[in-house]
Amino acid sequence: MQYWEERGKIKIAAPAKINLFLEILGKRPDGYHEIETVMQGISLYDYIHMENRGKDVEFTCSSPKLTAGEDNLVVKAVRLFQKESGISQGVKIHLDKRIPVGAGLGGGSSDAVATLFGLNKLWQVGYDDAKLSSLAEILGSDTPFFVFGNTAVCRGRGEVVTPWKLKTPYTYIVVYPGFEVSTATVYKNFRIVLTKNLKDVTVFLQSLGSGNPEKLGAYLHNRLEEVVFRLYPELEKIKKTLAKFDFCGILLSGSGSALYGLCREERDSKKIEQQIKMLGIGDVFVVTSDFNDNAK
Ligand SMILES: C[C@](O)(CO)[C@H](O)COP(=O)(O)OP(=O)(O)OC[C@H]1O[C@@H](n2ccc(N)nc2=O)[C@H](O)[C@@H]1O
Ligand SMILES: Nc1ncnc2c1ncn2[C@@H]1O[C@H](COP(=O)(O)OP(=O)(O)OP(=O)(O)O)[C@@H](O)[C@H]1O
Repeated sequence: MQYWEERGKIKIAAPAKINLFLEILGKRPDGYHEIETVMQGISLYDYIHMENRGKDVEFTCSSPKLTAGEDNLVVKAVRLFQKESGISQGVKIHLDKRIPVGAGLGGGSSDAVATLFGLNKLWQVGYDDAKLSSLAEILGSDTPFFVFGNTAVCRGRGEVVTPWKLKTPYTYIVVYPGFEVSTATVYKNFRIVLTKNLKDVTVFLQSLGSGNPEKLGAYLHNRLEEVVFRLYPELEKIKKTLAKFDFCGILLSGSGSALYGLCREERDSKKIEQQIKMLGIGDVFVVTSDFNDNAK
């Protein structure tokens, strides 16, 4: 994760993710679904500001959609880190929320990991990535991905992360339709019988590695799309609207509600962004998978 340290204060950029590929292999006895997914970190960030402060946890959040209480994933991460490290010191944290909530963009998970990461620096604990990942998975299924970021194949319930080297960056346009979708509801409504003709992640990775948006577009896949479109037909309508633009592929991210289009050319993205904005179908973000982009 990118971070900046100045006079005892730390600022961390917590990136969003999109799912480029998501297959469901089965339902497990513990109620979770066994998945195989390729997650891509993107250049859309929440910002977490933290500094040492007294004995209490002081937390504020810019978004009126979220509470700043114990149920916020940032506070949950602080409590977990305090318990594990045995450090009961206080901290002041502000979350500058930019990633849409309940959008399948992993914002809450990323905030949780950014908090673990920041406390590790602030309190000079020295946990390595493996340790941070083992803490992260207590807070969610998508969370360990954000310890490694960039591009990764994630298996199990999502917590078994294999980083993957992406050589050529792609540009995407993310559309948030203005309402949340609950991940739990989507998985609950997913019928395992729908899982036939399982897609092969190795074939997908070849298309991702080609550096050719045309090829990648043909292999984008999200097994949850069908059930989400059944529950929210308006999202399928938005996908059809987006199909009128010059994208190489369009897909729902995770359990939704956000959709993204894969751009053919980076240079056309701003023009398409403006055209989509004019339709008033939601918030629109041009993002890239290039992590050399400075998030500051
Ligand atoms: C849809 C994805 O975003 C794709 O990356 C993830 O699979 C969701 O991961 P997440 O948000 O971290 O999920 P969690 O917060 O752990 O779980 C939310 C809810 O989704 C269900 N869930 C989650 C992950 C999974 N592999 N199978 C599930 O059935 C859980 O039963 C839980 O009720
Ligand atoms: N810091 C946070 N940012 C976003 N959501 C949070 C946060 N803390 C708690 N939450 C709760 O987590 C839920 C999921 O939020 P998030 O934006 O992570 O959605 P998502 O990307 O669809 O992830 P998930 O797949 O985990 O549901 C929200 O409805 C919210 O109530």
